[in-house]
Amino acid sequence: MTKHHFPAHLAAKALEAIKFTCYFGTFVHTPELGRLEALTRCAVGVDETGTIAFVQENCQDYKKYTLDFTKLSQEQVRFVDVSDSEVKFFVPGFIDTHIHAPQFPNNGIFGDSTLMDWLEKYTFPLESSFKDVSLATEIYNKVVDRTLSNGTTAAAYYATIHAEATNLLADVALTRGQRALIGKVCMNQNSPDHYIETFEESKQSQLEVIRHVEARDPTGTLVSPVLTPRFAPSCTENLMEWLGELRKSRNYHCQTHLSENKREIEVAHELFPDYDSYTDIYHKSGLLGPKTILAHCIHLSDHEKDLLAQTGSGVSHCPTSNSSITSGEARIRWLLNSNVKVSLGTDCSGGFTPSVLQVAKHALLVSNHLVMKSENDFEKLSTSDVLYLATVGGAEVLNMDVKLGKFQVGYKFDTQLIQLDCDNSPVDTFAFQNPRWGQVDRKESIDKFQDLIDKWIFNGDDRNVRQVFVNGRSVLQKN
Ligand SMILES: Nc1nc2[nH]cnc2c(=O)[nH]1
Ligand SMILES: [Zn+2]
Repeated sequence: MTKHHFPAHLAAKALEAIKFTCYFGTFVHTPELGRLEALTRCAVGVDETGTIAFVQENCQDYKKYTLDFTKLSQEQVRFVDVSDSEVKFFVPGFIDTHIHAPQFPNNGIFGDSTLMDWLEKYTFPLESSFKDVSLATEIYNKVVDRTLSNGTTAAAYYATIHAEATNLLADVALTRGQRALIGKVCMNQNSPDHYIETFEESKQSQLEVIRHVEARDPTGTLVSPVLTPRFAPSCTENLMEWLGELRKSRNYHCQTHLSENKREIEVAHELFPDYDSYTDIYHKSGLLGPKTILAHCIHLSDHEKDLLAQTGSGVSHCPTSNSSITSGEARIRWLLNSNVKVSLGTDCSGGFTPSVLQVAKHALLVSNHLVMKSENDFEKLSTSDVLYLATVGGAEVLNMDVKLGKFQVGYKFDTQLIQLDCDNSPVDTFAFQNPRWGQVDRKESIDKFQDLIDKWIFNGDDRNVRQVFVNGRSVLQKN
């Protein structure tokens, strides 16, 4: 039988026989804050569960190494060699810890508004339209498409108050193979008549979404629910306390907004005068913990920052959004220095881009603005710092840092393959800038490679993302 007459059912059988994949090439990650590591001529073995079984740097014969390691036959192993180019490398998938899926059509539309009027004018009317499930189907498919295409392998999504559309977002993420936290927004006060729920409705739809998501993915391999009180101004005390109890009862993830805008903070104080601070409202309601994600955290006091560290709560830094709707500059180094976990969020559509790479660049630039204002350069973030926030930081904030964010044995293969010289690349590469691994002094190669990574962070975009893997599975490939 000639090769191209190989029947489809036999081809499928051959694929079924694959039990292990070995990727060979350059792998780049940030095992610690500020430290970029390039693993070259590296073989990374991935088993059937999508877990990394070995990371072998400077591997002379990756095929032999894999076969010896696995004791499998040639037919049971797939080999993927990307070592043909010096400007092609694997990076851990990006983790977007704050994105509003229904707001996607409004990316770039915010006029001169700031948070509170932006919510009323642009956001609530759009979110309210998600009672229409066909609209939700169109937009949620687009969101998952776009985020995957930008290398986002895991996202903490806000949906809307509607259970049916929220369930659909879980289905779309699962079908497309993206790792996702799915948040039904809970809001029962200070919201427009067309977009509000009662305490009872909020509870019922929250429980319905949990049932749906857990039935679809009982082991929580890819999707799981995240409790999502929108923010204190739009939730009553009893709703937040009920969510707090629910969170503790099953150790659920939780997400909300905190200290984004000065007027928002005043409103929170006016509505909840008996609490010590905005952060204290969430703390006393039982919403803080190691699986809680707090977006923004710009105007915190020292005491509030310490409360985040003590409870193990994580921050989603959203510099694109904070610059767009004029919220302020979060002091990231100040948070990190107090052992608060920090990650990055696109916050579409407060932010205008679904690309975590763009947000990483904005995080760096905003940190430079803090330096210019304070004449104190400790706030400055490097490219390695922001790459850490986009990967390992995200894993920490999702409380998944024992399985996501790095190339390490026991970690999940959630990865993007980056190519700087692909067709139509926004990054111009020049041979003289290539690292020339093995041909020149290693220190010189590493310095040149760091420069390439910097070029990628500042000039790259989704065109450079050639393939995306989640849990070891290829979920997107561009030709
Ligand atoms: N950026 C942002 N902040 C909020 N605070 C309450 N709701 C929102 C929202 O949708 N986006
Ligand atoms: Zn937000």
